[in-house]
Amino acid sequence: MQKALFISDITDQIAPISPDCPNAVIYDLFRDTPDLMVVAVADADGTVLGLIERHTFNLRMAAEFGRALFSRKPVTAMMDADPLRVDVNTPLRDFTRATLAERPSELMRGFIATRDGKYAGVGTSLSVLKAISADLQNAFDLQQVMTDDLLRLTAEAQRSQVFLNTVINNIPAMVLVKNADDQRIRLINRAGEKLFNVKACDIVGKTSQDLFPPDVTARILASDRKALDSSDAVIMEDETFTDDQQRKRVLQLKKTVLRSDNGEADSIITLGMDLTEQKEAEARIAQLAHYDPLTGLANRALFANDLEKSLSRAQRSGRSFALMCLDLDRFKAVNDSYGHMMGDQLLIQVAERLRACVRKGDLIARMGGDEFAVIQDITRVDDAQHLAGRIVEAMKAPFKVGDMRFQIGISIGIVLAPQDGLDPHNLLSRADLAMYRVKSEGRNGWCFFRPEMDEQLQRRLEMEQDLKRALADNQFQLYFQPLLDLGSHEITSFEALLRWHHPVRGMVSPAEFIPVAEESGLIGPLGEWVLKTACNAAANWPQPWRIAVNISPLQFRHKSLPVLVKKALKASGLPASRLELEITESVLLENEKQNLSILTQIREQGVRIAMDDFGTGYSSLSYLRAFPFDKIKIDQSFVRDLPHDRDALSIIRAITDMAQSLGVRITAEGVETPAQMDALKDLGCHEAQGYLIGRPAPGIDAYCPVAKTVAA
Ligand SMILES: Nc1nc2c(ncn2[C@@H]2O[C@@H]3COP(=O)(O)O[C@H]4[C@@H](O)[C@H](n5cnc6c(=O)[nH]c(N)nc65)O[C@@H]4COP(=O)(O)O[C@H]3[C@H]2O)c(=O)[nH]1
Repeated sequence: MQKALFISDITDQIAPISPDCPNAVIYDLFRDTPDLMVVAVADADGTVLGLIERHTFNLRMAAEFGRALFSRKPVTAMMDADPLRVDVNTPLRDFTRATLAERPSELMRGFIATRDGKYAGVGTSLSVLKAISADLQNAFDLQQVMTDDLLRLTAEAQRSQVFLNTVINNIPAMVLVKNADDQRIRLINRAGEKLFNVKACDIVGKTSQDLFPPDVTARILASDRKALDSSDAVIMEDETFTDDQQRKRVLQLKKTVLRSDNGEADSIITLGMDLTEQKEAEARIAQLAHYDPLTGLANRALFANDLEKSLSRAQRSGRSFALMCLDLDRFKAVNDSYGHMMGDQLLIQVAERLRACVRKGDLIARMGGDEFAVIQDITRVDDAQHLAGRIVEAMKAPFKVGDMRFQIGISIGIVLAPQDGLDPHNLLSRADLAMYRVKSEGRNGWCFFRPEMDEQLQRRLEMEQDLKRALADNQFQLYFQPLLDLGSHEITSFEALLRWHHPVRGMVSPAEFIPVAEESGLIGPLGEWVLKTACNAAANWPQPWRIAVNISPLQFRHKSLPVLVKKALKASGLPASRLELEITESVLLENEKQNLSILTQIREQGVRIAMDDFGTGYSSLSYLRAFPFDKIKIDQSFVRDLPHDRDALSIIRAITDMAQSLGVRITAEGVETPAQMDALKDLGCHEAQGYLIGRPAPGIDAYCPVAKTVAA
């Protein structure tokens, strides 16, 4: 700002001269001080008496006789006794204005400045003009500076505005500003335009009522009100807006009110983040965390969670629920033989059928592989029974995957809570126990958990421990059972049957301990021991009888079986042609390709391969075409009903007819009576094995006479 000028700013502080000072002195003073224009005359106390102006003084002194007349006279004779007086504190503007109005002629002359009526300096019109002109120049300069500043600030403001607009428009969130009073939209950025599929120019100046339906408007206004009533930002989620493709968007809105200094609301800024993709990703993560991606069923984690909830509900309300463990039968065979893609398709279809069986509110989970579980709310035990029955029934129809059709089954173990327990882990293992019971009893069915199953499990665990010691402690022994040729009535071979002399329990049946050995992995070393011992025994027999050794499907898991066979033959010196391996069809059910290759390698050594328990499986006949078996052993369950049962007769006849056409020898197991033996002979069986011919015994010597007797 320009500073205002006062008289004090333009006066010269020249000392006044006294009234009795002669004019000659003044003359000399003016001569020696060319810039001195005026000089005041004042008393010693500062009382102003008059003013001497250079111009007038010099004119008078220069006049004819002027110097002679005035030189010696005191200055009072030459002075202007009524000079213009002005207080030093008078603003210059007022002085000039007043002087111009009242005594314009004085302006061109000198004047005396006073302070409290006493002398304070002298001034001239020139000094006034100088000051005014300097003042004008200053004002002009100031105006120029201000104009420049203004231009600079305007440019800066414009740059800031452009920058701010760029920032606002590039914020990846919606920014919408509206007036606090009339709610009209003042600004919307590009993200907002995109979100609402509008153009800023079309909505600026409008209100929510102009743009949205009444229900949406009501919600917007309510949230605005909430923001206006709050001193903080208000955050909310909104799911009512849809984008240009009518897809629902989930928005997070943050409303902040801008207020003036006096606290009055000026505008409402709404910041909107589109959380749709984030929410979808969260939902996908939750889906992955809780659902099996292949079948869409609940996964193990969600199942565990649900089980906990069902248990606490059962505890609170006493309402029962059923927990079922489901395991597919023969799924592994499909997976191994036809690949995982086929297996996956099959699992998807199984899941669909399961879904169709349960009621709303029941939970089906895929626990992994081909294992599933169900949690079912029940009012009666029958409910669980019915559901299990429905599921078993639903799995019966063949599954069609591509051009293939698969027949599989399902085994279901059921526990009831809270009756069977309240510990989730315990309940699951009990349902598993019941499920294994179904498996062991021929699969494809359901079974409720019974407390004795726990005891059986306990016994099984104990047996596993005992088995581990048994091999090292030489508790195993091989028994041999003879096989008779029905044509020649000669003993042809012996089957090696494993016996376990348990130190406490006595003789334990292989039917009891072989499954335990299989489950615990002990079947590997045990089977190897059987193979070696059987070969060693047969190598020492007085006659070239063959020895038949049972091989568990589990022994096929290791590709080394052909090597073990070779080693056993080599170590014992038994010719390969005298060794026969008995396998069951489950060997070909699991990992068919690999197992067929193992069988082929063994057969190529000259070892004979027999299919045991023929007829008990599901697809025995098809396996006869898959591998050139040397022998088929008809399961004793068919022999038992001979000679009178028509079904047994026709089954055995069908087997022998087919075997004949394939050139395979047929052995019948479990022959106990002469009538059975005769019937088998008539049906075309080549060989017989059973108590009638000889019971399994620790050595062969004892059986030779028996065999001869029968033969005779
Ligand atoms: N009721 C009746 N039964 C008869 C008759 N003749 C023979 N048996 C019994 O029938 C079973 C025949 O053996 P398997 O079917 O291979 O069935 C065998 C076989 O699957 C398995 N096993 C036995 N030893 C071994 C072995 O060393 N390794 C493997 N992996 N399994 C074995 O244990 C099963 C049972 O063996 P065992 O208890 O010795 O039972 C033997 C035998 O004692 C008869 O006339 N009437």
